[in-house]
Amino acid sequence: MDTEADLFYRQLPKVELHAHLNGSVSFETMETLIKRKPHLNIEHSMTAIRRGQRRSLDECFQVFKVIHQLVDSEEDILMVAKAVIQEFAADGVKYLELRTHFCFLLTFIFCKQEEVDIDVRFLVAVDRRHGPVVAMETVKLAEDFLLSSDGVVVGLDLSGDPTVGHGKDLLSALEKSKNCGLKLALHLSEVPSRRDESELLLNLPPDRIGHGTFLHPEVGGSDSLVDKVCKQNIPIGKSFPLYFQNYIL
Ligand SMILES: CC(C)=CCNc1ncnc2c1ncn2[C@@H]1O[C@H](COP(=O)(O)O)[C@@H](O)[C@H]1O
Repeated sequence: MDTEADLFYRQLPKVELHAHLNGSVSFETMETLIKRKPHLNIEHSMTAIRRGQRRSLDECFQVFKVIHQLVDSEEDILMVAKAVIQEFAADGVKYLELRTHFCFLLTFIFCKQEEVDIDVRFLVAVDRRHGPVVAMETVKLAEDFLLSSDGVVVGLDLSGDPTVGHGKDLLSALEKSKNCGLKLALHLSEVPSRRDESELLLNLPPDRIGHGTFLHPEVGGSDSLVDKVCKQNIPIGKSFPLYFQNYIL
């Protein structure tokens, strides 16, 4: 049963600036997807991290792999996109930025949500695991979308397993993206061993940081990283509240 506080917070108009499409699939939508593909033998527990449950980073990315198996056709993608948008709208979100990998995106641009009261924009996601060539191709496509989507595509997201590859190999793609006017939202410092990579990425600089969990020297980052974030006033999405109180989105 919803409490009065639940209702109040639901009705409060909100903006959501850090949602990955396939990271926002609800239990109900997942159930439909699982039923559609019984041959995959996927159970709910393989597609979600319950509140309070602890999982390693690796296990989290395994979950995304399972979700990608369930969402692999145009029909699935459309169904998921519509459901996610409607659920955010029902939760009182008035402005939503959804990130997703390029192959998923084409369809969305044409699926305007006329019946719901929400303004939806997209960030085209570069998955680190696919390397520099795919990153550059993705940026070129994102640039086309930026020019042709009438403001629906607003930026580029760098995400994926933070232990895979090195940001230095993606720098030219990210620089190109910035130069053509796409806003840059970069996942960085999600693991402690990425100090030099974070230095490079912060020099771009990004318009937003995803997580930035290990930027601070107390958790393996450095003063120089913290300085770069603060001096360049870069907002951080879902980070360590203790260190970056004024920068969290
Ligand atoms: C739970 C967890 C480890 C959290 C957050 N940190 C993340 N860091 C980097 N990439 C991410 C994160 N969460 C989601 N993603 C990316 O978003 C994708 C899912 O959305 P989509 O398939 O692009 O539509 C995942 O495959 C992954 O590449």
